[in-house]
Amino acid sequence: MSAGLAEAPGAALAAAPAPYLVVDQVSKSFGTFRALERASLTVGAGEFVSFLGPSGCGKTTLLRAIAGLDPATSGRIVQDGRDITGLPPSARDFGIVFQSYALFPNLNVSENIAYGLRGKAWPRSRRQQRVAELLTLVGLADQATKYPAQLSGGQQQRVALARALANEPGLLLLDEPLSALDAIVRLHLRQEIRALQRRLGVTTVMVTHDQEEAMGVSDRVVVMSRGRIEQIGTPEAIYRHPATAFVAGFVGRSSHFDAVVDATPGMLRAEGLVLPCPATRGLLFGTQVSTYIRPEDVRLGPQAQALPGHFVAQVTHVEFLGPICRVSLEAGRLRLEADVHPSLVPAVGSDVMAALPEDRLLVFPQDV
Ligand SMILES: Nc1ncnc2c1ncn2[C@@H]1O[C@H](COP(=O)(O)OP(=O)(O)OP(=O)(O)O)[C@@H](O)[C@H]1O
Repeated sequence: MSAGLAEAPGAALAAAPAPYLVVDQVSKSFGTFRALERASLTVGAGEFVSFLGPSGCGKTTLLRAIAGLDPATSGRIVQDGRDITGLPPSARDFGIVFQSYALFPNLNVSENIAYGLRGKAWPRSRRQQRVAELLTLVGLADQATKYPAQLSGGQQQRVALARALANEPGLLLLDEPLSALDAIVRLHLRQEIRALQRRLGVTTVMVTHDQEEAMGVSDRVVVMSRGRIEQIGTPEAIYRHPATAFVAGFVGRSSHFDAVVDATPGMLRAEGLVLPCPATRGLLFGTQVSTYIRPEDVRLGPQAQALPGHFVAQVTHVEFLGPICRVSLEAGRLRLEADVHPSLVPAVGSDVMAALPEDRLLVFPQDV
């Protein structure tokens, strides 16, 4: 699917940055296995884009094709107007950070960062100055003479980041840079990386399987599944207007049920219920659809009663999640989750009125 086709409504940026990286119909095979199928996308200058998807969907393969570490089998990659498809990594203009820090254990922090300046015929004083700048940039000015084993995981990853940025690359590639870190360090460092990226204006591509991470820091997210790009869009567009059933189910929390387009236009039939759903207009009567609804969109109690198509559901379980409670419901064979304020939680076992607001139902015709 091309980037253009995959772009959700409302995803276009008001002032889209000039294209810096163009990935055009890139495929990658390992033997007979197709790891990447005609992936196309454009990353704007200074943009932060994340590749998000389940394990094995091809995120790292695409990142490595961009770096030239695992060259594409077919397709074209253009960076800053230069066709880099056939170039070895050393002739490309990127810095990369891996999940596993990949620091030299026998070099101290300064020496590890200075390694990123290899190939530059700089006098010693200029090199030292640049290393000092980079140390300050990543907040490690006071750790310069320590060795990797004497640093925390978060600090090691900052060293790796400084090393990747040493040569002022046009493109920063981040391959699961935070996944080896514990939750608090991860959150902190992701915000730091984003702030640093904004300050430097460096075009950045990050691979992650953590959707909160992708949604939290990215200008746009590329959702992938089984070697294909499913959707490219802003975090909000991906969440609110998923282009495919896969994206609706993978990104964010949702309840899913199968339904059929009713004979009455704009209505949906599911598990004995008839639900208003304008999104089905234009679909043939009898079309099988996969339907998704977010827990924060499900209405309960008086709010539900005010909506057309409300129905009775039984509360089967309640989970306390701090600011909200997640209520599990059953209406016949229909299973739903609804987020409610903790002060409004119905009792487990009780019957409540429920409704699915018609403009919040996400419907996707099923393949026949
Ligand atoms: N060198 C290789 N040889 C054979 N198969 C490979 C090779 N590298 C990756 N693959 C396969 O290609 C598919 C995509 O792998 P890739 O590492 O890109 O996935 P991913 O989305 O990054 O997953 P993860 O989040 O688990 O790292 C997987 O099925 C993987 O087994």
